[in-house]
Amino acid sequence: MSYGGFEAVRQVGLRVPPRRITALIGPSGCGKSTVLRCLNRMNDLIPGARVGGTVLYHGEDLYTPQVDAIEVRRRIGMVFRRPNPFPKSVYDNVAYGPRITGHRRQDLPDVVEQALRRAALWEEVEDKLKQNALSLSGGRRQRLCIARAIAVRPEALLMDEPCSALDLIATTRIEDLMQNLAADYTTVIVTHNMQQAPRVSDRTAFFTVEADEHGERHGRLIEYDLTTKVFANPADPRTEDYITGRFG
Ligand SMILES: Nc1ncnc2c1ncn2[C@@H]1O[C@H](COP(=O)(O)OP(=O)(O)OP(=O)(O)O)[C@@H](O)[C@H]1O
Repeated sequence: MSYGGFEAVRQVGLRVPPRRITALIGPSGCGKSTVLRCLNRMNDLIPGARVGGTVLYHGEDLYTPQVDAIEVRRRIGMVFRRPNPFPKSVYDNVAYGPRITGHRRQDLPDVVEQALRRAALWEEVEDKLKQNALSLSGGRRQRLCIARAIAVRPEALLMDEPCSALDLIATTRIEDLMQNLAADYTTVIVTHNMQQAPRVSDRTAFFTVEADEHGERHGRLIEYDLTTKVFANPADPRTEDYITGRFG
């Protein structure tokens, strides 16, 4: 995966299990976010970004020309680091996707309510649906972004450090929600938090960043296994150094 001519991350082979949580961990700049964005063609939106290799989804390479990137992003939703609701009402944030994907107007209230319920937010906002989403607390805003993502009925969710801007209580709620959602949505998260990966994920991929013979630094996947294995008995000393805090 490169930006301009710079190969940011190389040699990545991962099989993401359905309806489980997979965590991508590693030091800053190792390419976690880059790899995450490859999985739903979000990198297409970055000028100069280029993906080599293949990303198979239900056996089909997401990067073949006949694949519609917008449909890919509907089926594989994304939640970002900073809760980024639109400067619109709570209702309109969640209704936005269903509206543009052609839901009937009369069905929207129900679709919005179901998505907010699924994101464990309904009870806190049912009397605030007309309020601007930006007036909500950070944790609620992030759950709103999750509701917005699931309102278009995706099959998978990508979350790029979804708790990094949240306090402990809000983080716990999002982690509980993630685990609950994983029953329905295959989930891949990027996390910097060394406790979060073992708390929430089934599998962990550890990346690091290393200089090549020309001194150019590239991210690469070092180890990918069950989270319990990666944290209790890592196969590679670089993984152990990172998770024990000796590096990164
Ligand atoms: N839009 C971009 N344009 C150019 N280079 C980029 C871009 N995004 C990321 N990179 C580079 O790609 C490499 C991997 O970045 P990436 O953000 O994927 O790493 P990361 O592991 O997610 O880091 P962090 O934890 O700091 O977010 C870095 O060298 C970074 O500078």
